[in-house]
Amino acid sequence: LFFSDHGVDKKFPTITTPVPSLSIPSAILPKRPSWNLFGLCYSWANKLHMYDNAPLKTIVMRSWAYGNSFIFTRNVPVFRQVLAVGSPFHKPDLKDLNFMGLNVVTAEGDFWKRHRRITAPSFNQKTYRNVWETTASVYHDMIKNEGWQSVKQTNTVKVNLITHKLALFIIAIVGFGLPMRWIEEERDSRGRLSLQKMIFDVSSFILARSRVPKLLYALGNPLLNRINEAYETFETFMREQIKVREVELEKVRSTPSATEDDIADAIGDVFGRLVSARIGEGKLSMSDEEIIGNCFIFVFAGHETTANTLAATLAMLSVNQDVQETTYQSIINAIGNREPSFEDYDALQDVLACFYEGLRMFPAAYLMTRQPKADTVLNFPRADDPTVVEPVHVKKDTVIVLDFVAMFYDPQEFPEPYEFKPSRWTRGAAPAAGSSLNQTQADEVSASASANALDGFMGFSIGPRTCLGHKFAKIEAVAFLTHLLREWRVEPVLNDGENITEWKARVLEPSFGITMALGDVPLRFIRR
Ligand code: HEM
Repeated sequence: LFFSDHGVDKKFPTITTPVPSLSIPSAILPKRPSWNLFGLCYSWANKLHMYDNAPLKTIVMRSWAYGNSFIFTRNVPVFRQVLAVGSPFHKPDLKDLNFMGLNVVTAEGDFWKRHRRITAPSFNQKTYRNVWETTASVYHDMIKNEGWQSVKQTNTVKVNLITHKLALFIIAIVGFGLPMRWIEEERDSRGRLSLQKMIFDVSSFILARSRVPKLLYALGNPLLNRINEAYETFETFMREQIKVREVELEKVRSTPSATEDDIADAIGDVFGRLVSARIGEGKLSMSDEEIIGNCFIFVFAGHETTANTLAATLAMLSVNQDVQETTYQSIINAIGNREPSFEDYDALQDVLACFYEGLRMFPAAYLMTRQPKADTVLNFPRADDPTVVEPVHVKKDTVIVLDFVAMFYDPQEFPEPYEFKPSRWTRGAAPAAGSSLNQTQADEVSASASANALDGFMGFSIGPRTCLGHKFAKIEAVAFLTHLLREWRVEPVLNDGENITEWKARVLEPSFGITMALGDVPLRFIRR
């Protein structure tokens, strides 16, 4: 049925699973390798051999129970065609992320253009400086509150908890100007939910909030009450803040002596810029719902992704002491012993390369789906000879899955894919023979191109729908890792009798939901 209905080319080998690999049953059923059930990310467990018999680095995944088939590909030139400007492929319906208001992640077509046009200017040089300075300040706050100021080495630290807190704080402070404190009571003296708790719960229960029918909230279930309280507090808070900001901004704008700088200062954060755009553009801009929808989506898009990548990077540095030492030396060479500053970002490309390599090995966005609006043709270079290109017809609405995990572990693109090698991303690194990542892309990693370049790196996607927060994430990561690594050496905390290989197998096994996530990553920090 699939082949007759969808006309997918028989050049692709087929893998059959009991239920569609991208489906709710697949997410909730226990993993059963003997039944070919591997959860939402089939590629993670099978990345070594999944594409072995796929001459076009592409396969069809079908289910024997029900549902449509998907085309899974790790073919880099195909990623480029699908994600290019003017491509006929569009995002599938992402209603699950729309419930707080339409936003730049879920919008399509003209709606997306309007959202991107209004939100993109929020990610500017002023914001990036703010990201750096806020990250530095949160780092110092963390050291103080975790009691690390005078210790030679820390106890076991679940580093994922720290990176989650950090990433959420940076979004909350830089995005919305919320005052966050490292340690804060869950409720204030009047019983109101703290900002920290509110924003943590909003970020943690996105799927539950979007899926659980409103009626069920009346049943008094403690977890649902908690989710409801967090979301209602968030929405009320945001609506109040829109009004407060509007009044503030109107006041500055109507002051005759106000300069552009005064207005920019009054705008302050990402949220202020959205409100300011509304004042400037009126109806052409966003409604309250859309401003809230976008703020919410920044929390979603920028929190788990950055936090997990930072945890993965630190985990990989801890088990690759030689790389950690080289990175430390490169920090000292770049800035000596002084406090790092935003101006140092360009000189810290080795630190950025560690973050890229962490993201390559543990891609937070582990796959992306796209569908063509009309029948189309994709050109697939062959794996054995990329100069030979095979055109394949793809019918309207066929789901194509851009398989980031398999692409990042493709030995043709990344030789020794299981090795943590940040040097792949540093200036002048030659691409592997037969790789589709050409020299220009490898060179683009150079820090001098860092302001807006994507460094030939696909973990933030490419093309017009490239991640809006990629530089936000990179600056946060470089600032945090630089502060941390120059003061501390990081090592894994092993169980009794455990070796590094066993630790990696135990700790670095991610779970897959909307993003790829690591569980507890036990590390120890030793003062340098
Ligand atoms: C390591 C961190 C991050 C990773 C790996 C990442 C990855 C991605 C990817 C792959 C996409 C494309 C999704 C698609 O088109 O289906 C995307 C889009 C997006 N990301 Fe990120 N992201 C990260 C951090 C951030 C941060 C910090 C923010 C905001 C503060 C952010 C905001 C966005 C937005 C708004 C979009 C939608 C852009 C559009 O469709 O026009 N991301 N991200």
